[in-house]
Amino acid sequence: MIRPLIAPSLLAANFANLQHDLEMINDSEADYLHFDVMDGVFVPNISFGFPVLEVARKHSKKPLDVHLMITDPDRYIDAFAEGGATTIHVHYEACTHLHRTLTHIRKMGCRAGVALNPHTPVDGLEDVLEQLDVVLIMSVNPGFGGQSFIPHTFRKVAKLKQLLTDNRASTLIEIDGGISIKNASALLSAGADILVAGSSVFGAQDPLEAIRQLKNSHQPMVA
Ligand SMILES: O=C(CO)[C@@H](O)[C@H](O)COP(=O)(O)O
Repeated sequence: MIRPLIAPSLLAANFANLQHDLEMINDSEADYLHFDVMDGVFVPNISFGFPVLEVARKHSKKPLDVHLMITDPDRYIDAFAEGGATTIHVHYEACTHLHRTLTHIRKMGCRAGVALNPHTPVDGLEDVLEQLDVVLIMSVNPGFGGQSFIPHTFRKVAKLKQLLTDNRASTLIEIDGGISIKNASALLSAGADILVAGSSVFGAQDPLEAIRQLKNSHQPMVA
C-alpha cells in the first residue's frame, strides 16, 4: 500500500514562534507545508499573505502547498508562484475561467489545484482534468481551523476517485478540514492521496508523532 502524503496546515501553528513550528515540520515525515490564504471576502476570515510566505520560504524545507481562499485568484497567481509556491489551489467557486486559470498556474511552473467547497459537486471537473494536478476537497466549510469533519466527504472522495479512474487521470486527491488519525485511514480507503491536518498536528502533545501516525495511517492500527 502507498503511504499518504501529509500536509500540516500552518494556520494552526504558533504564530508567536513560527520558526520553531516550521523547523518541527522540517524534521518530520510531512511531505508539504499547507499555506492557507484567506481574504475576508471569499471566506469570513483573514489569515496571512506575503510577509508570512517569505518567512515560510526562508525557514521551510518542505514544498509549499498554497490554498487561495480568495475572490478573483488570478490577480495573485504570479506573486504566489514567484513567492515559492509548489502547488497553487484556486477555488472552483471563485473562478469564472477555470481552464485558463489552471493553465496559467502550470505556465508559472506550479502544480495546478482546484479546491471544492463541501456543497460543490465533483462532476464539474471532468472537462479540466487534463489541466489539473490535484483536487482539494474541503471536508469543512473553509475559513477556520478546528472544525468538525463533514462525513459526506467519504462519498465525495469515492465519487471523485471513480471519475479519475474512468478518465484515466493521474490527478491526486487532497482532503482538508477536521482530519485526524480517526478518519485518515477511511479517507485513504475511499481514494485520498494527500491529507491536510492543522489542529490534530499542532494541538497534539507530540506533533512529530501525530504526523508520523498520519503518515502510517494506511496500515491497520494495532490494538
Ligand atoms: O483551509 C482550512 C480551513 O479553511 C484548513 O487548512 C484548516 O487549517 C485545517 O485545519 P483543521 O481542520 O485540521 O484544524
